[in-house]
Amino acid sequence: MSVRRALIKLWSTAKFFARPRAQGYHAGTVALPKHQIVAKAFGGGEGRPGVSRVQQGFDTARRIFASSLLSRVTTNVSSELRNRTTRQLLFGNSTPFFAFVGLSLATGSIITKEDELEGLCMEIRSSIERLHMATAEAESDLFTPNETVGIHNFTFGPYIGKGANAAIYCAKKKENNDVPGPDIQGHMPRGIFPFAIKMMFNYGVQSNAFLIMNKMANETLPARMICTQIENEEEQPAIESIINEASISLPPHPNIVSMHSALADYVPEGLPEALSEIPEALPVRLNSGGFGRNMTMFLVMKRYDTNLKAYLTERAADGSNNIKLPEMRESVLLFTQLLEGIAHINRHGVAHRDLKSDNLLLDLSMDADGRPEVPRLVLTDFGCSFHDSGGSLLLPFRTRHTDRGGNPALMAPEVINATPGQFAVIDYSKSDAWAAGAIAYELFTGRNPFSPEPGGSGRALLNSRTYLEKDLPPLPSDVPDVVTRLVYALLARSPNKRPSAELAADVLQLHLWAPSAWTKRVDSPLPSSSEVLQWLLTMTTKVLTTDSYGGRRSQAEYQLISSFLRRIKLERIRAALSFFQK
Ligand SMILES: Nc1ncnc2c1ncn2[C@@H]1O[C@H](COP(=O)(O)OP(=O)(O)OP(=O)(O)O)[C@@H](O)[C@H]1O
Repeated sequence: MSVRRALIKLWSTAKFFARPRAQGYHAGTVALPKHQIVAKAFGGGEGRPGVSRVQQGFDTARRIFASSLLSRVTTNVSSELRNRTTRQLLFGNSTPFFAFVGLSLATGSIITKEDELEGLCMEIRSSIERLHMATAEAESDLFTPNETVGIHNFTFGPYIGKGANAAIYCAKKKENNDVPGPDIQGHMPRGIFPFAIKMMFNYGVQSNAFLIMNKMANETLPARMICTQIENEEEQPAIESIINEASISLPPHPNIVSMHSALADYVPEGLPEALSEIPEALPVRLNSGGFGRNMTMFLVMKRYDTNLKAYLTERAADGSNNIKLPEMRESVLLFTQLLEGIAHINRHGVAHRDLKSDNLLLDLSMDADGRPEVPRLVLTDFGCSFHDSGGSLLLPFRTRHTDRGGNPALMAPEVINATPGQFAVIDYSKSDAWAAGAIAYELFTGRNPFSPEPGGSGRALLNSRTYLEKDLPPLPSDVPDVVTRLVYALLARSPNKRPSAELAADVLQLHLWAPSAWTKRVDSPLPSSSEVLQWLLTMTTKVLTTDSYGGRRSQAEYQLISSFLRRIKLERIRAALSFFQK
């Protein structure tokens, strides 16, 4: 039997399982706990025939939100209006609901006690959470039941690019009538190749699926499903428990790369442009001069249109690269999405540690009139990330061999200046927030002051190890005052003086959507809790009653609002409001 046939045999008899996010997974049975929650909300996972699962998620979220809200409103709102409101929340047009919210608030009938206000915030959070889960559920149906999962399920399309650790290809799920072999070249629209597959370069880890998974576990953090191969059944419980320990759950989020699955498999033959672009990463079987191992990890992601670095760059006729800045509002929206993504990962005990504009992918889309909408921004490339099950994001730093993360030029001062010692730790709790402050410069001026100048002297304007806050370059005068102050605050040298990503995201969300009277920098009194709640209710209603976010704003804007509502807390909103008063 040839080696290749032997490998194929081994593969076809192999079993697969996924880590806890897809517990008990056997070839093709997608069963994620977080999706089971959604299934419950749909009524036992059966769903209603003819109604999409996302739509059902919307309906459920609306119904729950409506009933919890209505149960809290005193009876001085007519029952007829109440019934109409419930109908509208469930079936569409939200105008009567606004009338209802307005009327009930005007008559002071909405609860005002502090604990009940927090309770209502909790209900808003859980309604929006259901909505997110419904969307994530719809995105995850990649494999059909009883399908044997492997890289053979995909057709590779054009080569997208490479970094230091991986090559990225367009890809699509193989259809039964597809011609076998990755032989398609040229630039293909996303409709044909909706996925991007990241093939990691594996030079050092032997061709064993479990060892590869273990070594490259960080890359898989956002994956909704992890598939690995085991060769005999007795090994399964041990392997599962090791993967369970090593893995943490990073739930899907609109500002985190959508990663369908991660799988270890053999490097396939005939990858487009492999011999010219990544010859050294290929195994000897495919290139006699290659250094790669036969097997590696593949990450199956949604395919995005570009990254932020490329988006901010325009190719001039003479071949040079010019800076192309977006409109101010778009830059603020991109900055807010970046902070929402960071807030999400930090809240789940993950520090990215390698945030830079080429690790931020963008989804570009057009509105109904063919005008470009605000792009959706996602964080990607978790290869350098650090995750801490305790959630404190403190890394013991006993020796200088401890890996500090990504590019030293872009490390926060507390990371680059940390010194090892018996009880020393590196504090990553706000290092991604610092990186967001540096990236904000790129959004508003086209240049990150801590990045080495491209093509020029190779030196950066500022050194994160030694800079002084007063040396931070001024931002253009048209950047809103609160955004300028926030960028400076994020770049404070001391993490104790720096806002968390969550607080910074709250400040920007208030700047974008709150009544302007609250966010003027004057000594006016802060809004009362019930005023804040009135506003939150209106926003929640708008998100829940705007089917599939198809309203006046772009999808990215609705997603931003719902990310905010998904994690709101009254006390944090008060803290964010006080930032405007400083
Ligand atoms: N899902 C995707 N859709 C479209 N393009 C992508 C996708 N993922 C990555 N890319 C492109 O490929 C490039 C390299 O990807 P990535 O940064 O993940 O590789 P890497 O080898 O880990 O990079 P680094 O050198 O920063 O470690 C990205 O900058 C991006 O432009």
